[in-house]
Amino acid sequence: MPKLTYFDFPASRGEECRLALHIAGVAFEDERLKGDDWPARKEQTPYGALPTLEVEGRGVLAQSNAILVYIGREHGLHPRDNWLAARHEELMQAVEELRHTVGPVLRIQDPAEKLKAREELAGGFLKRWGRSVERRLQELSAGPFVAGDAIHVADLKLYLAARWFSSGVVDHVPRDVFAEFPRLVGLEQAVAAHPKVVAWRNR
Ligand SMILES: N[C@@H](CCC(=O)N[C@@H](CS)C(=O)NCC(=O)O)C(=O)O
Repeated sequence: MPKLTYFDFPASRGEECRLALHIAGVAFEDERLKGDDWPARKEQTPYGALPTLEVEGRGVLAQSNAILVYIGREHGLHPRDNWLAARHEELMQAVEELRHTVGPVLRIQDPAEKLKAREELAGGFLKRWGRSVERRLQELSAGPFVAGDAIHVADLKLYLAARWFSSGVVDHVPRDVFAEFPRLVGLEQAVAAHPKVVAWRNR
């Protein structure tokens, strides 16, 4: 049985991989590390970070996008056509850029600096990011998913990115920061309503 190792967060890079395995119908060991366990395990991972996916007889795979593409290719959740696959991977990489930009802003502690940085993030980077993703989604299909009617691993990554803000956990960034981007909003809603995603949430 494959083993997906991540922290016990209900979001982000590990959650999208767990969701992909669940949607694919793969029975997997869902290893969730506690903060205290991490320092000892960190050096054993390929890049000192999680998630990792251990596959019997193959080894350990790191990097969330590589894990998602592998699961997607194995289980029909990633396009077979090389061009379309690359277009999906482009969107997945855009989510990684978003995470790398937002992460440092969320770590700012000083209240005044934090407020300023988050307001700038909401009005600047996030609007540009949303506009770009919206345009690329419109080019690819009429929705609701990236590829139209069928869910793919890229959808899971975009869903968690949009949900990061719409869930309200990032204060000083409006929950509706992406409201002007109907394809992105529609994608988030469609993934949230997907029966297997609902089942995963309610498990
Ligand atoms: N590029 C990597 C980034 C992995 C990453 O930064 N993971 C974070 C959790 S989301 C982590 O392991 N943080 C703990 C640490 O760096 O010590 C990926 O996409 O998987």
